[in-house]
Amino acid sequence: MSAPAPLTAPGTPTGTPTGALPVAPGRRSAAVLWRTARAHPGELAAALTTTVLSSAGTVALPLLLGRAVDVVRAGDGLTPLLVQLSVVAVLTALTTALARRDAERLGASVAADLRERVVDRSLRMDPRVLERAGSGDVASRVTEDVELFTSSVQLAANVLTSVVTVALSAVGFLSLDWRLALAFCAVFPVHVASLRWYLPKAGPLYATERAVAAQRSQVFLQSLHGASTVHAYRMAPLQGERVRAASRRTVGASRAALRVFARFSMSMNAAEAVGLSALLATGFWLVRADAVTVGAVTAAALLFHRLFGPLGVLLLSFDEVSRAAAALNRLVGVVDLPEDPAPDPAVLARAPRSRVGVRVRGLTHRYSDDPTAAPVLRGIDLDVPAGTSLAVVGESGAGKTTLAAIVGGVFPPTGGTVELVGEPDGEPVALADLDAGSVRERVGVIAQESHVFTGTLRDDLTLARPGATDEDVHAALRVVGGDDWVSALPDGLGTRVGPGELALSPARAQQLALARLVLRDPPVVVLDEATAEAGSAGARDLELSAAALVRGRTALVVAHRLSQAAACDRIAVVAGGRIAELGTHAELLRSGGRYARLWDTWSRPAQAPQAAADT
Ligand SMILES: Nc1ncnc2c1ncn2[C@@H]1O[C@H](COP(=O)(O)OP(=O)(O)OP(=O)(O)O)[C@@H](O)[C@H]1O
Repeated sequence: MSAPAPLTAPGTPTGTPTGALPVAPGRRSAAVLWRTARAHPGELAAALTTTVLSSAGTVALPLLLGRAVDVVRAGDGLTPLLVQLSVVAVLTALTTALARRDAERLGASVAADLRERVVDRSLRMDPRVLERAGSGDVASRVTEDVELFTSSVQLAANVLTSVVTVALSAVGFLSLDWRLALAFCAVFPVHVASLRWYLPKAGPLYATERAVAAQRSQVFLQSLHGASTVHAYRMAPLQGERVRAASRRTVGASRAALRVFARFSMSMNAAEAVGLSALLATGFWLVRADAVTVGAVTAAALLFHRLFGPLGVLLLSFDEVSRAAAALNRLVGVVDLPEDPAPDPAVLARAPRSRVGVRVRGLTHRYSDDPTAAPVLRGIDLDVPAGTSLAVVGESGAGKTTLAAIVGGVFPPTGGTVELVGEPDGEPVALADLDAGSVRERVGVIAQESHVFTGTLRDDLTLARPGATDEDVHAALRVVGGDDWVSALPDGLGTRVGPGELALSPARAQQLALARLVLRDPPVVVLDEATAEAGSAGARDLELSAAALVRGRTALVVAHRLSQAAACDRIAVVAGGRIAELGTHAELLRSGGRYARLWDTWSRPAQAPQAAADT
């Protein structure tokens, strides 16, 4: 088998690909696990109590059997001992069943809590962190890692019982004879040696296994999302090879982990042979020296035998525990992502809610962390007074989408400020000083791709304003001209949409996005290419829908169709990351610059569609 390809750039920690989400250290994960368990005090107390009782029973039975041997050898009556044995056996069986149930119940609650926190934190993740990590990394944590951790609940129950049983067995050996206890301890050097060999290898191997699995998910997701591009450019063989290479790396990582585990399992048998031999030899010697009874040695041998199971569970489950720990570390890494600091209440109180203008000063942005890289935006200053609209036009790659995303508060710029200005005499408040929720209340954004969530049209639309009535929803749809086709559907707002349900054209999906913004009713809207997706027939309708949304609001509109730009109060032409021209449609035509040339090309009837695509 060929060695797995290296996963990381030189110098990056093992199993943490560059840009991947953080992985929490084991100690931090253990603390989070314990705190989560303590949040369920009733279940935690029940699991611990039944586990201790069942382990006590497991240890008591061999001790009673040993005593039975001595009673028989002495020729005394067995009846009281048999009664005791029966009672302990029944209670042990009962508490063992209860212990398993209680531990699983606690484990399920802990896993559910953790899953909710991971999903919640993932949904509130900074888009830049998500972009750097890749949606595959997030997806594999929220699905595979949560699954792996949840399926370890049964294992956790067994491990808990085994730990307590081993501890109580040590007490049992000591109650028989300290030398028998010492002989039993002969197993430990062998176990410790094999664990010291195994553990340092297992942790990184399983972390690597989880990380390559995440990379494989990433490649799969990219292939699925870009399926049409893959098809159009006949990239299927290349993409197929990428998927195969990712799968080969995953198989390689799993095999490496399995080989190490197989050698570790063999060492366990050796430890048991050593332990039992030491115990029996010591027992013979002690009986011959009249130091202990035959019954005591029998009890010790039975106790040791009963320990095979719990010790085996503990040692063999190091394998699964290592996997579950690797998954847990990745989950806690997501949970621990730093939260946005809460905004200053005084700033929040000042943030305007109506008649809001937008002021942009010295806006600079570069996508690369390298400060010497060329910026995409270079010192943009703009004012959009309350209730007016500004169209942004320019060639492809000029920086329009970047400007719109920053003004919409999707991500912060590397330099400069975007402020909301309450008119007529409110103080400006920077978007950077507000939390995401407060920004969204004031600034609504529509990006080029409008997502339709699985569910009914009603669910999809009321996401923007939970509690909105059907009448509110129909009214919002009427504003953007979408009520006719929705009302014509047999189930109206109850129609199910999304993958596998009623398929919506991109134009209709964008109309829904526009209606959602009408429902939310923010004073500022940023529309990035809201009409670009539709074909020329649908584009005109969407243009009208967008114009209806913009009316009365402060708007920044990235316009690919110049008719949409002409309908705005002012137009900014972006070129090379700067504002090249700014004015009304009439002013810019009169000045005969870039905009006038674009308009000239665009408005020639025969070339209109091509020109639209080129702006
Ligand atoms: N996430 C990103 N990471 C790195 N570079 C980016 C990213 N997004 C955009 N760019 C680059 O920034 C520049 C400006 O892109 P932007 O999308 O803002 O331009 P645009 O004017 O909206 O173009 P278009 O009309 O084609 O959408 C381009 O060179 C683009 O390649």
